[in-house]
Amino acid sequence: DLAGDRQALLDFLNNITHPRSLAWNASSPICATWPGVTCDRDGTRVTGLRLPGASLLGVIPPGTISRLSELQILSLRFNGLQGPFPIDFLQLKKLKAISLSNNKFSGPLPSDYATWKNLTVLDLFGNRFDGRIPSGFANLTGLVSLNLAENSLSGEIPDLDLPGLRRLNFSNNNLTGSIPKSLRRFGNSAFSGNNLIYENAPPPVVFPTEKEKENRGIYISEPAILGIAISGCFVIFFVISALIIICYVKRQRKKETETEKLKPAKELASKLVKEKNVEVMEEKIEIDRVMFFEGSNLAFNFDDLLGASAEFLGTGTFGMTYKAVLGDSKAIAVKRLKNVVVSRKDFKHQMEIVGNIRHENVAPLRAYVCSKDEKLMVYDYYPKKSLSVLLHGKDSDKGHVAHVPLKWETRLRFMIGLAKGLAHIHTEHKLAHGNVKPSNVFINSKGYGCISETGLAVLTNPFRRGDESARAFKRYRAPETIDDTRRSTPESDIYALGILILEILTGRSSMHDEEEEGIFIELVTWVNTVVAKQWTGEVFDLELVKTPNIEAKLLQILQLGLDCVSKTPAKRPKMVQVVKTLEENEGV
Ligand SMILES: Nc1ncnc2c1ncn2[C@@H]1O[C@H](COP(=O)(O)OP(=O)(O)OP(=O)(O)O)[C@@H](O)[C@H]1O
Repeated sequence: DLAGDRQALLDFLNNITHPRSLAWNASSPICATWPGVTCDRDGTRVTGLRLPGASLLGVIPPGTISRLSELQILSLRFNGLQGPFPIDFLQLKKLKAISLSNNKFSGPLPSDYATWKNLTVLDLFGNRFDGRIPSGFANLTGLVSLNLAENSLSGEIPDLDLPGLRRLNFSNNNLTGSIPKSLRRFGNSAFSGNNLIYENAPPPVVFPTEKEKENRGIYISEPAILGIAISGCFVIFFVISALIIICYVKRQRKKETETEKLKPAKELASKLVKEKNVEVMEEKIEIDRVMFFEGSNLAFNFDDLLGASAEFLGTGTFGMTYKAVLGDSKAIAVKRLKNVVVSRKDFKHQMEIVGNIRHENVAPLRAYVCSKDEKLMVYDYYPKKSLSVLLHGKDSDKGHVAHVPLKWETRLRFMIGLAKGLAHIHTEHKLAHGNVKPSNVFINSKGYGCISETGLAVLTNPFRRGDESARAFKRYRAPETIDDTRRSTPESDIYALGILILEILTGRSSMHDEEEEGIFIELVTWVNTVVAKQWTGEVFDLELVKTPNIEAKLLQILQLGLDCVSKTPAKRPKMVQVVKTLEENEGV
């Protein structure tokens, strides 16, 4: 019962080192007032214990938390907990999600998990666990997310047939052998930083569509090229002897094209302009279907773009993004759009509008392609990564990556830059952004936020497929635009900015269900609950609380964030007001 749960929690607290007070007052009701403790609807049992970053140190006292027999969510991430895996947690039969990530637990993992029938999330990222990955994980049939990255696990990976598993990260361990068939669907990045043998080398990233592949020949990986070349040699040996003269002529021609390819990209570009007599305008040039905007300093043609070997950065709401380096130009990010729902004419029209936006807080669109089969957009590549990576350590398709907590100044500059960029597109270009979210915010050369992907929302319909990224995207959408990306307004951008402000202040992701806690808790709901319970100080990221003289600033910006996420659009502040409030807090 609840009294038993209360005693279990007190026994836990009294037997663990915690330099920071947890404010669990023995005489107050635990469900309503104890930070980190949540109960079932009737308030009769404890169902959630979330103590992330609570400065808990040492070994978890056995037989304490394990007495919370109705516990569903247990999060102890970002503490200084150590010792072996708390084996008595396996008695918690109702557990849905457990995160022990970013602690110092060590030793082998238990072998039998048969009691965790309801478990959907197991996150042991960033500990010192060693030994093998137990094959007993196969018993976790409800598992959706499994993160064992950044440990010292060794040996071969067991075959884990878990059809419901959607996220997996085994990277940065000492694993050996090959990736079992059952887990290959997660891609090689889920296993990077080990000593594994990749049986099937990853297919290289190529831009051509299926149709173009047929026409052009497929872009093939190096080992495959070698294999084909060797077998091809035998055939060619016979063919050559018969067709030597034709071959000679062909080879001469090929040589010519190859020398041409080696010429600097810019020279090639001007040659193309001259030869093909393509359109040269005052502001932009078109080189073989690639439209460049003013000041892009780039020059390549469609074939260069399609043939470039590229690094896959991730799949988003509107398509896939690649990093490519072409000729002597600097790195670019190429976005390949899917589900474009507007005509080519309208697409081009929108590109012309977006491509002419030049503001230090808006990532410039450098070029685009609008062919029948391809809609590509070219941006500068931002090597410092997005706010999503820097704040949450979340990298599109790579999952969790190591990150250091951002300093207050950096966070504030992210917010100021972002708000200024949005204010610019709202007022000067009469555009709504429509897709404000952490993975679209980068740092500009002055260290301020800078928003990418302006104006894409009106071109595509991400809800056509109802895929995962589209669902994630909904969490940044104002209630009035939830079902249609094309109805975005400046007010809905302000709502999304509000969510980002709350994420930046709390250090929590708007989608902290999947990664950490197994059930969906909206950030806004969570912040409101904590604020309503009068423990406002608890919402802030621990990293921020350390900053001297910051409390008043944090409270003012928290209020700003909450105003931005008001359900009624008219009640949200105007973007200029947001910029003003944020800037007032800089350098004081
Ligand atoms: N110009 C860029 N420079 C560096 N990284 C980029 C750039 N553009 C996108 N990325 C990164 O590439 C990954 C995939 O981006 P993409 O925009 O396709 O998806 P997303 O941002 O997750 O979702 P959405 O499509 O809704 O914007 C993300 O991690 C994103 O931060």
